[in-house]
Amino acid sequence: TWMLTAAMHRLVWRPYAVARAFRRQGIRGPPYRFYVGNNEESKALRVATADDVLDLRSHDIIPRVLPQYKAWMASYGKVFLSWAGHTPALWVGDHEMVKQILANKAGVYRKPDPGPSILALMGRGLVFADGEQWTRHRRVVHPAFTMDKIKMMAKTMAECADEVVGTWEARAAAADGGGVARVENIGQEFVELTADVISHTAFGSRYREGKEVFLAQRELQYMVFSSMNNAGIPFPGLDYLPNKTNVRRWQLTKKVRGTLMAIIRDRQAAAKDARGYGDDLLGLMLEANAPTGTGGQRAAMSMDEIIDECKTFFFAGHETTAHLLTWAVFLLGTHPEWQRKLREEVLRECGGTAMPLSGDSVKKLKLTTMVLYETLRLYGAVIMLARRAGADGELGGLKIPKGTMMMIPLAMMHRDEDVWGADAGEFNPERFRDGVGRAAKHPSAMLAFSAGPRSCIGQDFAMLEAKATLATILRRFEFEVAPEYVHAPADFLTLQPKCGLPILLKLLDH
Ligand code: HEM
Repeated sequence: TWMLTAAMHRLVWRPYAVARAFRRQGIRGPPYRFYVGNNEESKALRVATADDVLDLRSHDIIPRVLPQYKAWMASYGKVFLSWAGHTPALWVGDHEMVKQILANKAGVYRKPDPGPSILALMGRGLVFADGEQWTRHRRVVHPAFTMDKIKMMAKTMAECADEVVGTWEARAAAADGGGVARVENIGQEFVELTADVISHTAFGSRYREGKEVFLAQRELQYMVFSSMNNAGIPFPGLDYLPNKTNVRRWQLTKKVRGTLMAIIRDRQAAAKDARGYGDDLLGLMLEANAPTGTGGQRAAMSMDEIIDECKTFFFAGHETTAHLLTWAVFLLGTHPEWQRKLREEVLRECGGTAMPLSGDSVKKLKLTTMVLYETLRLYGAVIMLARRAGADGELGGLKIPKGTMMMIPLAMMHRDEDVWGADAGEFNPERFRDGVGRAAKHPSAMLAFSAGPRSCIGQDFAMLEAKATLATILRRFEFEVAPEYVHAPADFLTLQPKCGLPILLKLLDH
């Protein structure tokens, strides 16, 4: 009886009460439908489903979700009520209200509960931590991501990029007719590259083991996404059944934990022998975590919490950056005038291929930065943020009942003509010439890395990595998008080209 009452409360009464509270305040939205399986509307709105991962079918955000969202905005305004599975969700596309949600001064808005399978993948690292746990973790992880520390990692980033770009160069040099290499899906190569970068920058000399952890994480990620419930009805017990998938999931989780624990213990031992923690992400984090003084203080984060943060580096930090690079290459491949400008800038600020790239030279690439921001605006990897009201709140005069799910549609807000101007749908990096805060009518219009206290901790890292990689490519090649490319941006938790991005690279000195 108790379980039935709890389920009824969760599935029926609470959603009903939340929806009624908004209807009473005049908030409307598209009519409720019970979304199951192939329902077209559901597929256009859901963030990722098993079907998407298995056969890459749906979620063409530009052709499908955007017109749908625009039509709803025209009917209901920038704040409306829709349904995420069995839960009513308040869609908030108003920049000022979103700024308040993300600033979260009253501490009301929390991350939605990720569920056991996502937790197995990432743990409760920064992305999913909340309250006191988040404050404590952020304090320890932050020192690893300050600009002076990250700048020192530029050399490693450039070396990893050199290795990948070097293979393209060799292929182009050996090609019949001379100088052109075709890369079938450059996005995939960027995923491998960014995985290498994060393995090196997080674990230094232990990067090989770090990479093994990463491979196990990747397998876990596919398992988690392909087992996501398509109908949106929660069956909490399924994740604990000892079936084949769950057993493999447990094995992988154990391997990830075991390997990370061995690396961390080694570092702690090295620090005791006065060899230091190391200047990679893990070392910097452990140093910030170490108890100071002689008073017997305890470390801020436990072993399990450090492991969760390492998992989070992989998960949050590599595919996102890979997609940024992929979309930047797509946009530069289709806008040759910008490609030429960027190449001139790279050669001017960083010199030719004989000059190693440094953090300082890469930081000077202003036009490249503008292009990357414009790429993030149009094709940012994260297209939607979700928050849950942990207590009753107030937002722009609207009462928000406890338990409300809130969706913040970043991709749509990045194309809002009221805020970005009539050319919001076009590629125009010039809008970022005077900085991110002045690119649009609202100072926090650019939300690709989110905003406020929970904004992306790795944004400088990602931008530096993307700049170092683009500079490495631009110094060696002219490139264009191959004619077979099909434009279908698709959201599999992160926005990527559904059919890959084939690129033709032409060696510059041929
Ligand atoms: C282009 C690349 C990237 C994009 C577009 C991106 C985007 C974002 C966004 C939108 C959030 C907020 C998520 C939310 O509030 O639900 C976020 C958070 C986060 N990102 Fe990134 N990210 C990128 C790269 C990175 C990198 C390279 C790292 C680390 C190596 C990283 C680590 C994190 C972490 C730890 C958080 C959680 C921060 C917190 O809640 O305190 N990200 N990122």
